[in-house]
Amino acid sequence: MLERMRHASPLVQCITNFVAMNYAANVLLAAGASPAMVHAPEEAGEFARLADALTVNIGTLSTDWLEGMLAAARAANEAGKPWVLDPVAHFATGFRRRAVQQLLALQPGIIRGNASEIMALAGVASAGRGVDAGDSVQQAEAAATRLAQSTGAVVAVTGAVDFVTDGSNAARIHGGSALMPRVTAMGCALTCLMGAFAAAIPENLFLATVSALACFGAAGAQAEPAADGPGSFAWRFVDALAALDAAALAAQVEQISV
Ligand SMILES: Nc1ncnc2c1ncn2[C@@H]1O[C@H](COP(=O)(O)OP(=O)(O)O)[C@@H](O)[C@H]1O
Ligand SMILES: Cc1ncsc1CCOP(=O)(O)O
Ligand SMILES: [Mg+2]
Repeated sequence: MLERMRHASPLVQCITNFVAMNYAANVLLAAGASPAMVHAPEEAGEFARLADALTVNIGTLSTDWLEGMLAAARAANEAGKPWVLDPVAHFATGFRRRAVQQLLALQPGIIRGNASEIMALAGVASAGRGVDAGDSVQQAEAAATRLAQSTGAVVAVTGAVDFVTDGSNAARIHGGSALMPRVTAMGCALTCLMGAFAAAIPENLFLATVSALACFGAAGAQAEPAADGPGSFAWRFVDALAALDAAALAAQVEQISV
């Protein structure tokens, strides 16, 4: 799947936050995709028609940006392009809660969040307060399965061991590094990479999601040993993604039953 994605070099429209824009674009370029950070309401819908996939992340939301997100998601649906939702800290304020409901109504193909975000989206009490998780992936697995069944989306919960399900298939993805949650925008960049795989494998969004998670698991594990801390890990991770050997990825994935 990695080779297929690299060969396709998909154009991915990433509506992500101010914090993540630069790092996420570098992650996509390193992995072999072509990112474009296009969010203005005047053009987001038009661009979504020509891009191969769309990712929407509400990390630094404003009224203008939300308008662009909704226009892009509608256009992606009309054009038959897959889109991915990253509901960053959606539980924190009324503005975010309303925004995420509007976006969910447009039926994203993939939803990716940390454990607290996914639990809250499924209506379960969570310990999340801001953008970082306060719950473990294990605590979120049942909520993720229910969310996948009620929305029809593939749902990915990230953390020490990731969990992904489409409601009937499920997998856990191992690897990564404890330094990853200490680098901002890692999760946001991963969401953008899911868009690249969704563009390359639109007929199987579960496999696309697993592939993106496996890339992060493998690259994280490879980047960690030589890193002096979160700073050097961040750039070593980008190098590891660029050097990733597709043959190494399957070892990260454990197929499980739901
Ligand atoms: N403790 C950990 N050990 C290994 N990998 C981790 C750990 N925490 C997060 N990751 C990895 O970091 C990436 C981002 O996940 P996460 O930190 O949950 O997202 P977010 O930034 O949205 O909170 C994922 O690839 C995940 O597997
Ligand atoms: C710090 C911060 N504040 C608003 S969005 C954002 C980035 C969050 O990135 P991630 O969820 O990938 O850690
Ligand atoms: Mg994070």
